[in-house]
Amino acid sequence: MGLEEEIQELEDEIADTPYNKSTEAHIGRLKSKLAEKKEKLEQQQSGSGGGGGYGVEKHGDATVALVGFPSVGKSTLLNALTNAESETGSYEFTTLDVYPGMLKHKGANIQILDVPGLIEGAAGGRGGGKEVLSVVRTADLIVFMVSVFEIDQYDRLREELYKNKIRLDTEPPRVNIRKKAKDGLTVNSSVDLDLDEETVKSVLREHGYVNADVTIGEQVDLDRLIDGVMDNREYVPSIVAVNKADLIEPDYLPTVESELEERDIDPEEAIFISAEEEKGLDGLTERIWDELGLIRIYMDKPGRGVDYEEPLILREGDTVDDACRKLGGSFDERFRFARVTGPSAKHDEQQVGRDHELADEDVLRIVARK
Ligand SMILES: Nc1nc2c(ncn2[C@@H]2O[C@H](COP(=O)(O)OP(=O)(O)OP(=O)(O)O)[C@@H](O)[C@H]2O)c(=O)[nH]1
Repeated sequence: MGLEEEIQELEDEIADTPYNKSTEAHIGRLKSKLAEKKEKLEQQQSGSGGGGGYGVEKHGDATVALVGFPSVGKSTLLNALTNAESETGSYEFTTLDVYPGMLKHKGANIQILDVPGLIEGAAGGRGGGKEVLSVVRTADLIVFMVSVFEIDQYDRLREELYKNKIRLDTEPPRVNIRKKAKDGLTVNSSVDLDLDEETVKSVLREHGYVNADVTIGEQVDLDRLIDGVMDNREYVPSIVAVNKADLIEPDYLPTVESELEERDIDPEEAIFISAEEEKGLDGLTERIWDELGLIRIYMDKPGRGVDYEEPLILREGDTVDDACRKLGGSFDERFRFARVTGPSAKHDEQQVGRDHELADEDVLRIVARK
């Protein structure tokens, strides 16, 4: 029996087995087997197709993947938001069906990738689908683009990404596995787990663990437990842009809103745009900025004053140390202390060390050894 048939059999058996306490461990084993076999199949497929990193280079301060069905208006949006047309040629995406553009906002360079081949090619690795997915996996944010008349496409898009190990709008599961030399499997949990200990152990055994301490820090179901054990899923935030809003009459809007609500998308959170008429694009850009969690740091350079034009772009939570690293050069070794003025500082010119957490629109001066 080939791998594909084995996968099909496992999927059938999982679908046919009712889920309850007495079948839980069994289903856990089946799902684990399934996950391992899918992994193997994928390795075989990428092995024959060259595989590897596909040479997709990240440019700019952050990367956003634009994901949607054909003809929803992705390229129209990309052209409206970015300098795509003028710079397309300078990127190394030759064999890939991916079109990059650079969105400049608040001094940051945000790379936007139009990945048109996702739906046509992705299932089962046909054409460039797998390669396109590897691009989506490395994005910092996914923008789902649907048209006002086809909100249901959202389901297919999410499903396609899920199948390809992309987990949306969620943090990695708090499952920690520490291998040891002997004494079998031990399960520790800081919450009162719904899953039986025996189920957790059978899942682990199925993934090849014989001796290990497992710590679980949240209420996980089987799928999330397996995600935690497999440890090769990408966790990416997403937003929804509803395009062609220019085409709807006001009395159709409630229909669109209820279609969104059916899919757990708050209509207030979805961004209605018209790529063609360039409406709603400022709102979309602002949301992209917020979701990426970028912050602007204005560097105060000795003798040159504060540079408000080209801020250093960092992430929320980043520290002075991260700033030094991004600045490059020899700042790292020569660092003595820094002075910060702005939202993260207690007072102007506060003297801080490397571990000081910066905030949007801080002014930072690094004092370095000669
Ligand atoms: N009315 C209206 N038409 C739009 C809008 N955005 C795009 N279109 C039209 O929809 C069609 C498809 O737009 P594209 O930008 O080529 O769509 P795409 O998603 O890039 O499609 P593929 O290239 O097939 O992947 C074009 O005829 C656009 O002019 C919009 O906001 N409103």
